[in-house]
Amino acid sequence: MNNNILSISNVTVKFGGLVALNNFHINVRQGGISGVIGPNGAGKTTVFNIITGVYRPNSGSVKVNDKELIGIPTHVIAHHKVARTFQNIRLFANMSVCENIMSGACIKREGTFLSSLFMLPNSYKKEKELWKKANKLLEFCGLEKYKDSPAISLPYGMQRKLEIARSLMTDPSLLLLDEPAAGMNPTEKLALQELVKRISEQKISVLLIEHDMRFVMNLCENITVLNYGSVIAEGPPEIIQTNHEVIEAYLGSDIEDDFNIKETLNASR
Ligand SMILES: Nc1ncnc2c1ncn2[C@@H]1O[C@H](COP(=O)(O)OP(=O)(O)OP(=O)(O)O)[C@@H](O)[C@H]1O
Repeated sequence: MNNNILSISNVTVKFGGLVALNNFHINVRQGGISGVIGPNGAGKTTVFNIITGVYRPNSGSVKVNDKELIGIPTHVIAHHKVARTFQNIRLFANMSVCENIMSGACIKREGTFLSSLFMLPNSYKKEKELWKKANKLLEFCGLEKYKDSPAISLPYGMQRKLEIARSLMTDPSLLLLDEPAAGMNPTEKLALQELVKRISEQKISVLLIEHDMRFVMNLCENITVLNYGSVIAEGPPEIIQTNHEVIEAYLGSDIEDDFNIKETLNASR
């Protein structure tokens, strides 16, 4: 058993003639926070999709806790303590914040359909435990005051936090965050940064995709940079910030999203 919760090696993913990932590799340390960055279309979300079984790679290996995940269906992978959030928020809009968090526990519900339907003692006890846990997560994520509000009524930044709270209901060992800071203002980003740190302090490893370079550089101990599906750099923030190929990859991009990245990279030179 090594020290890595996630080990991906030699992964290639092709969509027809397009190579979305080319011989991709990454290791994430137990309890560590790592990041995947790269211009739009570089292959970042594809990385999450191969970890969670949405796509099956053409070749390579994806191991979580030394267990090979390739070929395992998505719902089974969730039982391997891998949880994720999405680039586009996916909440139950009209359900309350607390109910949304509870919905994350569906894979943890035990017992039969009938025991749930008639709320038999075991089922009632389990349900009560889950409510207790959801309330703890509300507090942990700073969402208490929204507890009974419909998810749709929350400010955007809080909806992103709610997605994280819901994913924590599954007790993950590895949490995948897809652009968690997107659409947040600077204050919300700082609060999210603190939350991600506190999550990793609970011995939950985090792998995040993010366009906000300041956010990534502040949080991640290790960063993998993708460009056109290939890893062009990897290492700690101070190495990445000064890597010539990384700067070229971003400066070569016209996408407005990358504007902040250019500024940050220029400032660090
Ligand atoms: N299901 C699919 N079918 C065909 N092409 C796909 C599919 N999924 C992704 N791609 C292509 O693979 C490449 C990598 O996509 P991916 O979504 O992983 O990029 P990304 O780095 O996450 O981009 P962004 O920052 O814009 O979210 C893109 O060219 C994309 O169009």
